Amino acid sequence: MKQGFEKYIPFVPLKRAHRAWPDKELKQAPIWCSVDLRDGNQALIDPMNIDEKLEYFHTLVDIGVKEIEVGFPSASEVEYEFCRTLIEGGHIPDDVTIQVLVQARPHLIEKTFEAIEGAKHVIFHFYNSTSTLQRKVVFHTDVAGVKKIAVDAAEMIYTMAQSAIAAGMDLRYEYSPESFMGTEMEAAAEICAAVLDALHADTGHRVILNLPTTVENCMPNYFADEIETFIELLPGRERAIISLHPHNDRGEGVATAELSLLAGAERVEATLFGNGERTGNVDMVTLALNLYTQGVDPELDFSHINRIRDVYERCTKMKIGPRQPYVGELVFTAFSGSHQDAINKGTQYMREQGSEYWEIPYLPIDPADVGREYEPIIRINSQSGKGGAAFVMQQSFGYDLPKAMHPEFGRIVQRETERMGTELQPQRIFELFRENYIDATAPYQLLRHSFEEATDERGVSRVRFTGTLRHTDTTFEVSGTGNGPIDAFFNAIHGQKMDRFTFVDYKEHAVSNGSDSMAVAYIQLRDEAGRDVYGVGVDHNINLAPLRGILSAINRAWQARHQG
Ligand SMILES: CC(=O)SCCNC(=O)CCNC(=O)[C@H](O)C(C)(C)COP(=O)(O)OP(=O)(O)OC[C@H]1O[C@@H](n2cnc3c(N)ncnc32)[C@H](O)[C@@H]1OP(=O)(O)O
Ligand SMILES: CC(C)C(=O)C(=O)O
Repeated sequence: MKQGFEKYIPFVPLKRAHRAWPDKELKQAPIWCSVDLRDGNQALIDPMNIDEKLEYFHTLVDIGVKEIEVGFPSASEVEYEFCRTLIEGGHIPDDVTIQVLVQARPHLIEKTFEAIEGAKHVIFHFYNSTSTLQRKVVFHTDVAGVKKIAVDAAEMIYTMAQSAIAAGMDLRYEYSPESFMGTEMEAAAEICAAVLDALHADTGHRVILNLPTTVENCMPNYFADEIETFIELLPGRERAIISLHPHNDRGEGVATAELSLLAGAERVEATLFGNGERTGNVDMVTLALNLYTQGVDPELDFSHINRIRDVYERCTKMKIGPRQPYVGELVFTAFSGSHQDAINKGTQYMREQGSEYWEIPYLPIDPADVGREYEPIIRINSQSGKGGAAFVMQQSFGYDLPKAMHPEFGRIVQRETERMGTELQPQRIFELFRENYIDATAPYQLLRHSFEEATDERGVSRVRFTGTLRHTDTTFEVSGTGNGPIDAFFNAIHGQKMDRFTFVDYKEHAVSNGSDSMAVAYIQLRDEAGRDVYGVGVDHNINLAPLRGILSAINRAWQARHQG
């Protein structure tokens, strides 16, 4: 960029001698209000039609949102009709309050009252901008002028509300000094106090004062200072519910909401996945799940986040990015080796220790808690390491490779990712495993075998192995005795060219493939030069799987010697 930054007016932080919010903690969920169907909707290329709004409304209800701004009924036919459809169609559960927005203008207020007729619980939300900038360029007035706009509207709304209340409506009021973040705090408190008076607010009839960052213009800590200052300056603070309505122009909407809750706010207006004007409103999902991962009940249900994402994408025609917190396609996926290693170890730790806490590095939330347990946590590309390949073998196929084998198999996988230049799917990783270990059946092959078990006069059990082996075109008989099948087999091949190895280690477990269960044996042998070689045998017979594993190791050593 060349020049130009000089033309911007920097935000001037408040001077505060003392601030309480930095020492506070978030211990409970705020009152949530969804503004998806209003602020979110007014920012779409194609605003939602009635059917889409209805589906979205029911999704919000299912999530557990109890206050839902359903639209701006005086703005258009669709907005008005949607409000009527909700009320007349009986779509609003008894414990849900609908909220409607209107400018502080008489004809629009009248139309809005018509739109809510017959509703049980309503928040009547009106606004006018109070900021220095909008006073100057939009309203051409001073603080007294914007205060008068607000108070006139409040008085009119209060008067009109009385007949609705008398008819049984539970009607509450909300006032937004729009562009609050650009308003002097003394002016904001003075205007809001006058609105509270005009609405006859008291502790039994608290009015929602909604303090928006209509356009986010400062760092979250500065805004939290504004909230704390405003609350101190507001006469009769206990008559108000302090609400936030953060936007995200600087990408700090979530932080702004969190710090401002510390500063004394009690309610947050937000949208799913942060849809809304320009860069969006603050994201309700992120705010709620941030609380959840700090051990606080968010009082919203995101246990099927993918379903919610589908509704969102269908109704808004917006796409959720792969890195979007908690919901993006890639947010639970590790491609890089050290992350995979730690996830693998964390998973193993949790399995072995049965820890009651979530203690897996690089995963701030259990994917199962948002219904994403069936998606791959670890995906393999050229940035991946041995732990990743082992994790895929375990998670996708049930093969629990011994740790000593991880480096060798990791190298095999790494070579393939480099050759392909792309991500390897789990199936390809299994194929590499099969090609390299299970299918290492040449040159030595076991054609026939039998085991006999006998107990000697001292009661010691001995196993005798007899079998036929093939080496390319030659077949030969072998037999031997040992204290178990592996020992007997090793003794049987003693004296053959295959006996240049010592037995180092062995591990066996069952793998089930649907109704079929197989034994898999991992064998570690050491050759005369001290090099370790691994083999894997798979068979229905648990005595045979290790023998196949031994032959796999011997064949792999032979292949390495003869084929390089
Ligand atoms: C920050 C926010 O998101 S606020 C919500 C914004 N959402 C929307 O605007 C969506 C729905 N709005 C609409 O459809 C239209 O704006 C309507 C139907 C509400 C009003 O339409 P119109 O009257 O034709 O136009 P418009 O909104 O431009 O009105 C501008 C006039 O209202 C005044 N005005 C704007 N907002 C307010 C307000 N909140 N309170 C009082 N007066 C206001 C302006 O100063 C201007 O006055 P002027 O004519 O004397 O210059
Ligand atoms: C109406 C108000 C709350 C608004 O949408 C905003 O300031 O962003």
